[in-house]
Amino acid sequence: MLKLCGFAVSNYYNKVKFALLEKGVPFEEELVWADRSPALLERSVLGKVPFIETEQGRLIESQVIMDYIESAYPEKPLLPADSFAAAKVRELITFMELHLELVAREVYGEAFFGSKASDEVRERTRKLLTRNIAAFTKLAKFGPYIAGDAFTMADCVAMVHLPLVSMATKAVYGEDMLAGLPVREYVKMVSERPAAQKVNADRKANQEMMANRGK
Ligand SMILES: N[C@@H](CCC(=O)N[C@@H](CS)C(=O)NCC(=O)O)C(=O)O
Repeated sequence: MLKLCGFAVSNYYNKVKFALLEKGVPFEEELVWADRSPALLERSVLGKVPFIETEQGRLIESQVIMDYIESAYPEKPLLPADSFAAAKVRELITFMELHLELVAREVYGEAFFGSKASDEVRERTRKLLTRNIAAFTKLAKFGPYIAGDAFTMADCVAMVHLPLVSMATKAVYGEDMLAGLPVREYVKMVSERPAAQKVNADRKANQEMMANRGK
């Protein structure tokens, strides 16, 4: 059986878990902290999570894993059958990851882990996010799903990344930089799905476990 490895506070882990649950793919989970230990580096070359273990071997990089799952388990597709429509969904995913999540990640240390970003990093991140969020506003549909009227793989991604961008910018800049978009309503709607409820419940439990680690 496919094994998903990582920890449930990770947004990248949760995006894959959300897709597996939505598709009804049987899987097991192994709790692996991203500790860069030699044991982890043996399984995930950069010491990052998630990674999956299949009968054919391991895979790293959440979007590669998503694509593998989609092609290995075509039932309950999370991408439209039409090639162009599927590419538009992937376009949104790439945009959210490269131009929103990865940019905002620069200030996660300050937002969530008590460290301090330099003025330079804060300013550069703010500038980039301002530009990128304006562009995202033109791409995202919220109709009601992020890519249009159907739930897709892009919702598995938006659901885990957008709240973090909101929370991080609120914490660091005193304003939720996504506030001009209907992110709250959207997240509330998607959170009602049983798969999302499981992802969120497990995330909360893992958050507590993380807080108690090393105590
Ligand atoms: N591009 C990677 C990003 C994964 C990632 O950054 N995971 C974080 C947890 S959310 C991690 O493992 N961080 C530990 C580290 O970077 O050392 C993917 O899509 O899988």
